[in-house]
Formats: sequence, C-alpha cells, structure tokens
Amino acid sequence: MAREGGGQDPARRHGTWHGTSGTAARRGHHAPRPAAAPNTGDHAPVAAGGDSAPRSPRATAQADQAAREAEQANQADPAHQGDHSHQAEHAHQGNHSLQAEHAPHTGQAGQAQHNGQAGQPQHTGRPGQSARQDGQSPSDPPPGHKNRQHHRHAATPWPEARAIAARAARAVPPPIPVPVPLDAALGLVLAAPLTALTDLPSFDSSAMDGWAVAGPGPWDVCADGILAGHEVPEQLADGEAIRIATGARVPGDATAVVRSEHGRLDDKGRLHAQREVVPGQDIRPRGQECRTGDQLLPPGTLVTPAVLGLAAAAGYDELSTVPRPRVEVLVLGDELLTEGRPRDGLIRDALGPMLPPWLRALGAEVVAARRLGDDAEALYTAITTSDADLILTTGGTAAGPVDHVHPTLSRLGAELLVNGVKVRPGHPMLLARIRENQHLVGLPGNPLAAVSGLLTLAEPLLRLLAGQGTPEPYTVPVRDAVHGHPSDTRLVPVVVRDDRAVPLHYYGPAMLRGIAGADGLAVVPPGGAQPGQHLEILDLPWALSGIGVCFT
Ligand SMILES: Nc1nc2c(c(=O)[nH]1)N[C@H]1C(S)=C(S)[C@@H](COP(=O)(O)OP(=O)(O)OC[C@H]3O[C@@H](n4cnc5c(N)ncnc54)[C@H](O)[C@@H]3O)O[C@H]1N2
Ligand code: MOO
Repeated sequence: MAREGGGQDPARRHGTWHGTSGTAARRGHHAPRPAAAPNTGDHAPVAAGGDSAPRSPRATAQADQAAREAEQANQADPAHQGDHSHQAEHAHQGNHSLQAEHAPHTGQAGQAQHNGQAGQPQHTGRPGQSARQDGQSPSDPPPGHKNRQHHRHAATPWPEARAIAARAARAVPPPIPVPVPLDAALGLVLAAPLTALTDLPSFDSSAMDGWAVAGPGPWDVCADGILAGHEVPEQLADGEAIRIATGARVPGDATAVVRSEHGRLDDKGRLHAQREVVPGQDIRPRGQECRTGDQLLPPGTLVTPAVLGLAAAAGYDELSTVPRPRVEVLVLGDELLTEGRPRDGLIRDALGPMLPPWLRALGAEVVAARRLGDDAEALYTAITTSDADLILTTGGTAAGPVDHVHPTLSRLGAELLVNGVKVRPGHPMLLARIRENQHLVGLPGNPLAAVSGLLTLAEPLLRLLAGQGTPEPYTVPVRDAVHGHPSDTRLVPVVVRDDRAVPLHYYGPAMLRGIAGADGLAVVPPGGAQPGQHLEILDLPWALSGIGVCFT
C-alpha cells in the first residue's frame, strides 16, 4: 500500500539509487485499509499437498522446501489465505486447498482492487465483472492505437500481448554486430554464422596412446616417440612403428594406430598386434569434423560454454555478437525503503534488487537502475533523457493520484501498443513505443504482478532484441486442479516434480513467496485447469541452469 503523505522521502534517505523525488504528492489510491490484519489475501487455488512425489531433476531443493513450507503454513494457518477484510464473505477461508468444484464466489472486485487483490480470480467468480476489473469500456480504441485517454482501455488477451511485444522488437532496426573476445561472449548471441577457420582436426592425429604403424606387422619400433604438439614426425616405412600419444600428429604413411593395451613387444623389441588391425583405425583424419569454411552454427545461436569451446577449437579469438539490449529500470514509489525492515507504512523495495539480475538473465545489459519516487517531472525527464532500448518502470501504472506512468506517456506522445493485459496478476501492465528504437514496459507495482509483466511483455521483447528468437513453448501436465479467472489468463508459480507441475501457494499479486521457490509459472487459461491438463510453463531463467551460468 502506498504511503499516503507526510514523512521524509525515502528516496532521499538512501543514497545508492538516484532518488529524484521531492514531491509532496503521495499515492493514495490504495487508501482503504484492510479491516483486520494487513493480510494480503491470497487464496490457494489448488490442492497442492503431498510432497512425497519423487523429485524431478528440475525441482531445486529450495523449491521443494518452499513448497513444503507453504503447504505446512497453509494447513497451520488458514487465515493467511485470505484478505481478512473479505473474511466474512468467504466461507472457504479455512480450506487451504480450494477444490475445482468450489462454486465461484461473488466478486469483491472493487474492494479487492483497493487492496491490490484484483488479480485474485477466486474472489471474482462472475464473468460479467471482469470488464469492470479491467477498466474496460466498449467504446475504447483497441490496443496499438495512439491513445491519449490512457486510463480507459481495452485489455489485450495474454497470448496476443506477448505476440505484440515480439512484433514490436522485430520492428526495431537491427543493431550493428559487436566483436567480443571469447571470454566476454558467454550469454550473447551470434550475429554471424560461426564458420570454421580451419579444418578440424587440422592434421591427421592419433585417437589413442599406442603405436603408429605402417603396413602389416610385426613392426620394428623406432627409438623416438611422438607427443601431442610435437614436430611433424618422419615418414614411416612399411614394417615400422613409432610410439605415439593421443592427439599427436600421425606420421605420413602410417596406416593405423595400435592401442598400447593391444600391442606386445617381443624380446627383440618388435611390436605384435594382439587384435586384428583395421587400416585407418584410431586415426582421426584431418577435416573429420569440418573443413575450412563450413558453417558450424547459424546466426542467432546463444553462446554457451560449449559454443565457446567450439569457437576456440575452430580458431576464433572473438565472436561477432548481437549487442545486449540496454535496459534502464525506473522504480517508482515514495513508499519504498532500500534497507532495513518495513516501518511506519513504508515497505522494502522488492523490485530494485530483483529486476536487474533477472533482466541480465534474459540477455539484457542494465545500464541504470534508479529510484524516482512518485514524481511526474522526474519520470518525464528520466524517459526523455534515456538512450536505453527498453525503459522498464515499476509501479504507477494504475489510475491513482500519483500513478504517473499513463499521464507521462500521454505527455510524451508515446504510442501505447499494449494497455492492460487480460492476465492475473499484472493486468495493468503496458507496453509503449517511445521512439522507433525505444520502448517502455510499465510493470505494475505489486511484485508478482511485476514478474507477470516482465515475463509477458519484457521477456519476448528482450529475447528478440537480443537476437535470441522465441523459445518453443512447452507444456507439462498439472498435478492439481487450478482455479481460473473467468475471462483472463492466470500465471501461477509451480515446481515441476516427476514431470508434473505442482502449483504453489502464496501466489497473490503482492507476494513473492511462491515464485521464489518456483521452477516456473504455469499459464492457466481462462476457466482454470483440471488435474492432468497440459499447461504451458514459462521458465524462470535460473531454474534449469543455475545461478552461476546465466547471470553473466
Ligand atoms: N482503482 C483501481 N485500483 C487498482 C487497480 C485497478 O484496476 N483499479 N489495479 C490494482 C492492481 S491489480 C495493481 S497490480 C496495482 C497496480 O498499481 P501500480 O502499478 O500503480 O502500482 P503502485 O500503486 O505503485 O503499487 C502497487 C502496490 O505495489 C507496491 N509496490 C510498488 N512498488 C514496489 C516495489 N518496488 N517493491 C515492493 N512493492 C512495491 C506498492 O506499495 C503497492 O502496495 O493497482 C491496483 N489498484
Ligand atoms: O493483480 Mo494486479 O493485476 O496485482 O497486477
């Protein structure tokens, strides 16, 4: 809940970010307080019990524990499931695992929205209410229209919103490729094909330790041996052998390599093969893997450790890469603290620490992360002076008195490509084109709603700007029934265990507890999902590869 006035501006109190806010205006649109405990009210939509299922390799120990603890907590404290201010209306509060067959509850949309709970479909069963929740009006222009009435709009369906974000990136003129040394190229994308600069192997080489032999045995063994990296050995005459190490150049006229364990020296020092010797055996011929000029990898390939290895083997010192899209993060809100415990109605900024590394994991370079408070002028100046490819704002997307994003976009004459999305949480998210090569994604302030906006709008845009293309969507059967919103998509944190998606609790728009232990977000279509139904999973960048690899 935003602070409602008074008090020192926290953006001024903490120096690491550039707080430019000095405004007396405070956000007041969340003014009504919950009647009882300030619980954020997040009903578990699923029966997420039973932690005994065998783990999928994808589920981290942390995720496992988070799921277990979430379930235990839910069982111990059913009250946490709901917004206390709604408790009287919600007879199912004590049921920690809402079943699919529960009748939808009558909507408390207005009240829920005041509490930042508009993304709780289980509070809002009536399809007829969704338009009101979305702030839709049938007379509004469609998304993509230049719209100076920024506060009234038609929300875009979730799949279409992602497609619009991808299209927006494709419309940006392609950036100039940048040559990058190998040791700085991890995580970038190849701007040009990786073409072999050499034959591989570049010489005939031994695949084994043993003897290079010429002609049929037994062989007289030369005094010297050949090690990897040594001079070109002399020619072997028929009936001769020479000791050779794996990777060493095979002498001209050698017909095979006899492995050390397959050869025996007699008392005259002659080599006898103990197995049949097939011509060419254990010799890696020059060019076996590639010839100079062969395309090894196409443009658009993500530079992984293996790609770095291949590029080095093929003779590269640097790679031509797509420059990382440059992102500037603007965190709005006077109520945010950067250290210590929440106090006096102020809360910790959860998005400042979360977004930059997440953006890097998506292939972006974070050029700045700034806290602006709730200052319309500071926001306007920050946007007009930014040269980032993508500006990411957090908070201020709704229609409260200090929600400055829409008015500022209007003032800038920005083109709204997406103005609200039919997704829970996160429906006030937006995408605007500021200039031909500059976009702005407005993430809602509620932290999980911000994650939803990040994955819905920023990720498709960034992946394409980074040259990565769009990953193939994949689905996993969901273990439990998941309640859906009547008309909107829902994104629900899940762990994947035993090849099934297990929905987690604590998925309310203001909560990060679920997502922090999750492997991904399940895409729940309007109307919900039945057990066993396949749901698309949006991966979290670290869930598969671990922290060390992807945050370059
Ligand atoms: N009248 C209406 N009010 C609201 C609606 C609505 O449809 N009609 N939608 C609600 C929904 S849903 C969301 S989500 C929020 C989006 O609001 P804003 O983008 O303007 O976000 P704020 O008001 O600035 O903040 C919302 C909430 O999140 C907290 N917050 C903000 N920034 C951070 C941060 N960096 N770290 C942690 N928490 C943050 C903020 O204190 C508020 O509690 O609007 C609803 N209202
Ligand atoms: O539910 Mo709001 O949609 O929290 O983003």
